[in-house]
Amino acid sequence: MNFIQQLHQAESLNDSLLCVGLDPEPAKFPVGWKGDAARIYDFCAAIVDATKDLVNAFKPQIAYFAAHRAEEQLERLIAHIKRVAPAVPVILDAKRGDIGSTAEQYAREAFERYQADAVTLSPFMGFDSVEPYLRYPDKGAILLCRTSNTGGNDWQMQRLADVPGQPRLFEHLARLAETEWNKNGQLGLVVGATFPAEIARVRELAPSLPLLIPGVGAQGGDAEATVRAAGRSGPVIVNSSRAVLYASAGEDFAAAARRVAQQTREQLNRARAG
Ligand SMILES: O=C(O)c1cc(=O)[nH]c(=O)n1[C@@H]1O[C@H](COP(=O)(O)O)[C@@H](O)[C@H]1O
Repeated sequence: MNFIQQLHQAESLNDSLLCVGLDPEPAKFPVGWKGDAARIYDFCAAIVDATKDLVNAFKPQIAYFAAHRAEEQLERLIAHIKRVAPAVPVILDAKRGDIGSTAEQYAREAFERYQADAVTLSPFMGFDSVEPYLRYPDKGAILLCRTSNTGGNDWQMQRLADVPGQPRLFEHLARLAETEWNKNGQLGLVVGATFPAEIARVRELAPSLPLLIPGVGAQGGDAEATVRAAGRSGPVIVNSSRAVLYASAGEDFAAAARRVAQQTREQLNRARAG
């Protein structure tokens, strides 16, 4: 089963558009584990166990593990997800982007070492920096397109004078990802929930692609506007990390995470139905 099929399966099994982002910060762990990087696996596994029937994907952010020398805990965590939630795809958020020979190593890291089902990539270095990931036919490659941060304006909103119609950079990328770059149907796009108008524009240009939409919850993106803008022509993955992970700093953190995940899933489903 490839990444797109996995997404469809998890969305219908769990009736969910919600992806829980796994961005562990030991300083925010519950009392008893606070500040203890050796608990990264335990913390994230508890979140996974509490939300695995509510999500269409999990998205671990590699920096939160690597910063604490916790790559081995990330390997164990992904293996845990595969064991307890085999239908839920894992998107490794690594935002890699480098020349082909180095990209081969990054692809190997994401798909062979960590066994991720998809990876986030920066497309800034062009198609030859993306191509090595596409040699893994069942895996997904999700390209940054219109990111949730304000600095995204610096590049992504600029117009390309040399391209017919002078599209903005993010529009040009969305069109390429839907068409000539998408050799085997493995590509997806990242579009921030903080910019619903651009989500709608990306959906227009890339009707079939999975859209990974971070920015609801802690970044204040509008969950309902996001789902309406993303439409129903392709898969939608709405990520929330901190709002779920740190819903409570007490011993009830996993139950609190479940409550927030449940509320967010329902909010997204209402918007989809409405
Ligand atoms: O690729 C991403 O996941 C991503 C892209 C983007 O434009 N904005 C963005 O916030 N992210 C990631 O999505 C997560 C958002 O976390 P919260 O703001 O805590 O929900 C973080 O892991 C970010 O690195």
